[in-house]
Amino acid sequence: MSHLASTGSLAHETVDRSHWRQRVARPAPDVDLDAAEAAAGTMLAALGLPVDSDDMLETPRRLVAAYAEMLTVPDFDLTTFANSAGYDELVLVQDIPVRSLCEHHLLPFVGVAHVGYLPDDRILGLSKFARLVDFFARRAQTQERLTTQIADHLQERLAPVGVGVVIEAEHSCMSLRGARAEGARTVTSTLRGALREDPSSRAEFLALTRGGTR
Ligand SMILES: Nc1nc2c(ncn2[C@@H]2O[C@H](COP(=O)(O)OP(=O)(O)OP(=O)(O)O)[C@@H](O)[C@H]2O)c(=O)[nH]1
Ligand SMILES: [Zn+2]
Repeated sequence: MSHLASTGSLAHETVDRSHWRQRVARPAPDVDLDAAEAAAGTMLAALGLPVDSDDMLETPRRLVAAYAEMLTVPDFDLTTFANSAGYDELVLVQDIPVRSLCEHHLLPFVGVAHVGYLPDDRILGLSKFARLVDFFARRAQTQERLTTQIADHLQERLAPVGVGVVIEAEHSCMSLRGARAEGARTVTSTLRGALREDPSSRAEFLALTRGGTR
């Protein structure tokens, strides 16, 4: 049964659950999707939503599947290569998509990351920048912690001369509700090694990442 065919007027009991569970790639052992679905149904009912109606019968399941998907940390191993060319200038990947959930409201914050380093003996495969960002983003986060974790992981595993991470993001908890500051962007940066200590390296990195590519 397709996922779409399982919605609408079909009885709850007839839904094939294996499909959506497969989409939640290897949830952590302490994830209990059944308990989460029951709790989501209770919460939505308590908020006055008609969760027993045909149209919303599947909503607790979808809500839980959506959160489980956004909170499932992907497999990731930061493979590195020998710096055989002896490249010693900045490597910078800009505008890496960031999708995370703020730990205060569990609402999305969305934006871009700029991740760079000054190589020493090892270099990084380019796809690993985006994988590294996603690895730390798919958790309940603050933007500050996310920025620091990415920089510290690179510093530990790659042992480069310097590391810099800038994240620019819009927090929906601040734009769709609450302060309703739509369009406000939060910028965070973590610099390590020469990108923090050496004024010209620091200036080069910050000039290249200021305002991203927009
Ligand atoms: N420093 C930081 N704050 C965040 C982040 N994401 C959300 N917040 C803030 O977390 C704070 C939580 O504040 P509280 O006063 O406890 O919650 P609240 O009553 O919902 O606050 P308002 O959003 O002002 O309505 C808010 O100011 C959010 O803007 C983040 O990544 N970093
Ligand atoms: Zn929030």
